[in-house]
Amino acid sequence: MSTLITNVCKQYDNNQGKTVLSNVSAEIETGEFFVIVGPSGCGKSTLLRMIAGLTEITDGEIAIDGKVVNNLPPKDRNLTMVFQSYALFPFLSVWDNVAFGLKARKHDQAEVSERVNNALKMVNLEDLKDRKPRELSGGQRQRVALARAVASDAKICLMDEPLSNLDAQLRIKMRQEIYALQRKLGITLIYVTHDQVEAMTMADHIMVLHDSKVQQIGTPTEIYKNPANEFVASFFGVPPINIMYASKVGAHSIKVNNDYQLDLDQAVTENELKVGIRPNEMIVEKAEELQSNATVQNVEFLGDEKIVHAKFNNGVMVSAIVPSDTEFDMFETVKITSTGNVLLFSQDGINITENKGGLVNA
Ligand SMILES: Nc1ncnc2c1ncn2[C@@H]1O[C@H](COP(=O)(O)OP(=O)(O)OP(=O)(O)O)[C@@H](O)[C@H]1O
Repeated sequence: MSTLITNVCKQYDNNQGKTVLSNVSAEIETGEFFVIVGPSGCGKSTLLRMIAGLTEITDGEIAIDGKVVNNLPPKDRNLTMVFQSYALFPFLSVWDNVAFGLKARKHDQAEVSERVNNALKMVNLEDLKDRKPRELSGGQRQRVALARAVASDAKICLMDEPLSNLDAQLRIKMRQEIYALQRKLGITLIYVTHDQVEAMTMADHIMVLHDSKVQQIGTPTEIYKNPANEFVASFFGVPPINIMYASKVGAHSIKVNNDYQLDLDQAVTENELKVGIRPNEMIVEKAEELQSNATVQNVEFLGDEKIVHAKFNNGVMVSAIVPSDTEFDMFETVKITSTGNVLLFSQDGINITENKGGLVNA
């Protein structure tokens, strides 16, 4: 059941002709965990709803298992959907909520019972099968929604921000459960989120959407180590990558932020460029005022490490991850440089790093 999306475009009639999605293409393999990620309003839900058949496609084609489904009603697409709001019936018990779709599709009674009981077992809800949704916690409600997807026996499951109503700890737990369930059932899971951590931790492949376009499709490692552009580089990673202006000062050397020189193992082709440096590649050293190039603004203690937020003398802010046993005070003067592990971007943000497998090494 591979899902092929080819040059799909979307404009809503009531939206002043604004293009929500422009020439979106992707191939989603059978049995993979495919995550669509991007900032609010970039069209993630729209794309998911078009795959489901709940929103009309303006242009382009969606094919499931070789069959174009553009005009096929949702019920004929052999897929199931889990919404952010869980979409449970408040007046039905857990068991009946899970059974609802199966009964509607006129499966026989014995089969419905078997499937519902199996699904409830799989999500650990057997003991709560007689409760109403209002008598459940958020996580348990989410499990009912998952059980419904499991029971349906559909080969493709679509999920739209299914964890966004849960608190941080439960989100981590449910993330692991959904991942395990997807692996166990072998279903194709297409999952929408704006949370880069969810995308990174669960996906086989990630599609990054922004500005109505696909910015990149790749494995989590590819997306992190070799982002297509500045947007993708900045979207993944906490704290975010530091992006600074740089200028060429030699065939293989740049001056970062008009401040310190960095020698690279690739030729520098542009006179003016941008450099992206992950916080763990920044180097912060104590320095007397005269040797310093920055001032510490804030230090966050995270247990094993600290995040130092510092301001270069020319006003540019950077974040650096340092070991937690290093002490820095507010407003302390420091010398900031970086390792040679950097990404290079053209002025308009395209990744021009030569070593596409990873990062540049000095
Ligand atoms: N039914 C609709 N009619 C008109 N415009 C719509 C409709 N649904 C969505 N839009 C617009 O399309 C754009 C994309 O919306 P969509 O919900 O797909 O984004 P999203 O990435 O899922 O956002 P979020 O993360 O905030 O849910 C937004 O500008 C939104 O206002």
